[in-house]
This record gives sequence, structure tokens and C-alpha cells, in this order.
Amino acid sequence: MLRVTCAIIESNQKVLIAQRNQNMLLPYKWEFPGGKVEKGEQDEMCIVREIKEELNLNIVVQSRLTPVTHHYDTFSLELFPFICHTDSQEFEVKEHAQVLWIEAQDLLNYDWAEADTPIVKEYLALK
Ligand SMILES: Nc1nc2c([nH]c(=O)n2[C@H]2C[C@H](O)[C@@H](COP(=O)(O)OP(=O)(O)OP(=O)(O)O)O2)c(=O)[nH]1
Repeated sequence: MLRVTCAIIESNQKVLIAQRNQNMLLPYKWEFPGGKVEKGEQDEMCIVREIKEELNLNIVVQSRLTPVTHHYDTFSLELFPFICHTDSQEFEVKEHAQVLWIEAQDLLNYDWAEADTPIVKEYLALK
């Protein structure tokens, strides 16, 4: 199964969310940025690498949430969420349609990729 990591990045009382672009799978859906784990790569290394590549942001991994297995119509994935911190609020948008810092209380107002819904709920329950 496809192994994907994603980061709930916290800074300055906000969290970073990203909207997939029109050419990606799941176009315009909101996600926590991240990506596919490479062969032989540790999940923590993957998420730090992906966030640097996609957003040019340096993060520190703080904790894990519960992994989610989800079956879309055309593929299945296992999504590994990490709560992360960054000191910088400045990012570069390299792949996404939009990237936003939002307040956690607003997370449910976005149209999430289906696999992310349990992650959003678990995160909110911790807050
Ligand atoms: N990065 C990320 N991907 C997610 C989330 N939720 C979710 O269902 N996915 C899916 C979308 C993608 O099919 C897959 C992650 O792959 P990816 O981010 O590398 O994106 P991709 O397949 O569009 O791009 P590529 O690297 O193959 O070019 O996992 C999420 O919160 N973050």
C-alpha cells in the first residue's frame, strides 16, 4: 500500500494547511502537506524532506497521531500524521494551489481529502 506522511505544522498558535492543485490527484482538496515515503526512508525523515521540498520550511517533529488507512476509488494509502513545529511563518508555495496558516478552530471549515478527516478530528480532540 502507498505509504504517505503528512505534517500538522504548528507555529504562533496557528496550523498550516495546503490545497492540492488542479493537476494533482484529489484536485482542490485540502491536506496537511507531506508526501510519499521513499524506499528505505524513515517516516520522520520523509516528512522533514517533503516539507523542505514543497514549502522550503524547516520543521521539527514533535509527536505522532494515529495512522489512517483509506481506500479511495482508484488507490489506497496509509497516512502517517506528525505534529511538527517551525519557528518561521514564511513558506514558499512550490506545488500547492494555496497554503494558509489558520486557527485550529477553523480546520473543519475546509474541504479535506477524505483520508484526513480522522486526523483533523483527532487533532481537535487534543486541543
Ligand atoms: N501529502 C498528503 N497527501 C495526502 C493527504 N491525504 C491524502 O489522501 N493524500 C494522498 C494524496 C496523494 O495521492 C498521496 C500523496 O502523494 P503526494 O503528496 O506525493 O502527491 P501526488 O501523488 O499528487 O504527487 P507525486 O509526488 O506523485 O507527483 O496521498 C495529506 O494530508 N497529505
